[in-house]
Amino acid sequence: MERFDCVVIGAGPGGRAVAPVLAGAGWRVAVVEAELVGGECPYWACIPSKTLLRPGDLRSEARRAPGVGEPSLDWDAVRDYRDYMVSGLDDASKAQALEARGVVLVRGEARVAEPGLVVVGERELRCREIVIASGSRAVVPELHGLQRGRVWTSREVTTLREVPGSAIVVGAGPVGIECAQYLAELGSTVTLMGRSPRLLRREDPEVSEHVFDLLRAHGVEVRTRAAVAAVTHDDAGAQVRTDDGGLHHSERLVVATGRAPRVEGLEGAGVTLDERGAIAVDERCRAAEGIWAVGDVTGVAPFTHVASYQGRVAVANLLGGDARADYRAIPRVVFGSPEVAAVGLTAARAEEAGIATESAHLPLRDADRAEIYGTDLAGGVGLRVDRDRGVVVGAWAVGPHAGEWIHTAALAVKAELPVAVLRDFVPQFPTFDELWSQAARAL
Ligand SMILES: Cc1cc2nc3c(=O)[nH]c(=O)nc-3n(C[C@H](O)[C@H](O)[C@H](O)COP(=O)(O)OP(=O)(O)OC[C@H]3O[C@@H](n4cnc5c(N)ncnc54)[C@H](O)[C@@H]3O)c2cc1C
Ligand SMILES: NC(=O)c1ccc[n+]([C@@H]2O[C@H](COP(=O)([O-])OP(=O)(O)OC[C@H]3O[C@@H](n4cnc5c(N)ncnc54)[C@H](O)[C@@H]3O)[C@@H](O)[C@H]2O)c1
Repeated sequence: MERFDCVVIGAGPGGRAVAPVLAGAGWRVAVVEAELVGGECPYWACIPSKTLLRPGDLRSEARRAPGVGEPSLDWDAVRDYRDYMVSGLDDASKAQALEARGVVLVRGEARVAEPGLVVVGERELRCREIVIASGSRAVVPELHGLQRGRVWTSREVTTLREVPGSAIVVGAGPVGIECAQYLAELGSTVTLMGRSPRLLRREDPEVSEHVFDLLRAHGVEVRTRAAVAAVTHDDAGAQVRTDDGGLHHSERLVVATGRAPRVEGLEGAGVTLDERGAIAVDERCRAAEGIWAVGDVTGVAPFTHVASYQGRVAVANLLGGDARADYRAIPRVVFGSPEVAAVGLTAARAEEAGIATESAHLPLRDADRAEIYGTDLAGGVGLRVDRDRGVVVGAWAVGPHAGEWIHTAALAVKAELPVAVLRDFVPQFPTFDELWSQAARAL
């Protein structure tokens, strides 16, 4: 029996935001990791996908810039750089960094036997507090004929060794959209299928339209309202039948139909699971007496920045503070080319919450910066204001580096900035950020 003040389950972005800080505060801390220290993000998610998107992004910018032309693309070099960025799927340096900060790393699958007791193989770890940061995994739908081993999920499509000649991507969320774009830019013939009437269905409809256009501009064939009914595998690839009777064939089938929290073996913690199987937490990230949960496993918002934030909130509370998570201004970026970013309330969310809002929408070309990038730059912004309080409550932006300049709007949402302040704000000319004050004036 080994004794700790805290055992953290999972060494992804959530667990890594907790364990070293508690150890630094003098706690005896263990982290249990079943796979790689670092979790999903550095090896099979954020980092490889953004690295694989970068060449296509550059190429489309170059194509548009007058006088520049089409750069070549060398897949072997792109792949080598991706391999470098994912550290060759080797977690030695991240493991060392954890241990150097005083954390005991336990390799293996953790099981919570009861609150205060975590079991890993033969080892029993007794502790006062448990932090569950076990993340999520890709969901593969049970479709007639679909064989799990023969389809790609986000793990295979981010670690691909060769670019398939053709690919069908099922699922029109962030994972499907990002990989459809980079596969197409790397030379694959790509069809993206989503069962909803629009792409990125949780965002405002204007955002979905921009995403549709951007994917088409990258040569992706987009099919909405296309629910996959059955799949057949053969030597040449996969044949997909949609419920409208359509038949589609491709060398690779990529499944990007969402993620499920990883909660197997954690039943002994006595936590409550919500309707999606995620661990229910309060605003302090507490799940039950002596049990905390952070990151994707909470189902709040599956992003690395949210996992780290919840980790910081949990740590502050574990160390005797009273921190409460505020999710109103979490940026949501899809790293297409151009980038698609949003924050705060959409029209639908505002209506659900009973908040009367009004919004202004501007095309990107209203910023002089846009024309410098080329005459046909697609994109735009939307700014949403609470009509009664006159403060900014939501925004979206589609354009080059929108994932950077969305933060102006995100800060406005976080600070409940009066729209009058944004109207009077003077941004640098010529920048995309000018669009926010223009939108405020349009309101
Ligand atoms: C393709 C893709 C691209 C993405 N891109 C972005 C992006 O650009 N930006 C962004 O913010 N987010 C992105 N995300 C989401 C991001 O990867 C996750 O939100 C983030 O990794 C969640 O961190 P986490 O610590 O909660 O979980 P994870 O990263 O999943 O880590 C959990 C860890 O816990 C371990 N574990 C689970 N169960 C046990 C157990 N019983 N015992 C021991 N160990 C266990 C796992 O092995 C894993 O290492 C992307 C996701 C995908 C799939
Ligand atoms: N840039 C980023 O920050 C980034 C990138 C990738 C992923 N992520 C995170 O990971 C999470 C998961 O992303 P995701 O794209 O896997 O999931 P998602 O839940 O966002 O989207 C899945 C899509 O698949 C569709 N779908 C589900 N079952 C289907 C079926 N049988 N046939 C056809 N379509 C089907 C859904 O309607 C939905 O549109 C995201 O919510 C996001 O927070 C973030």
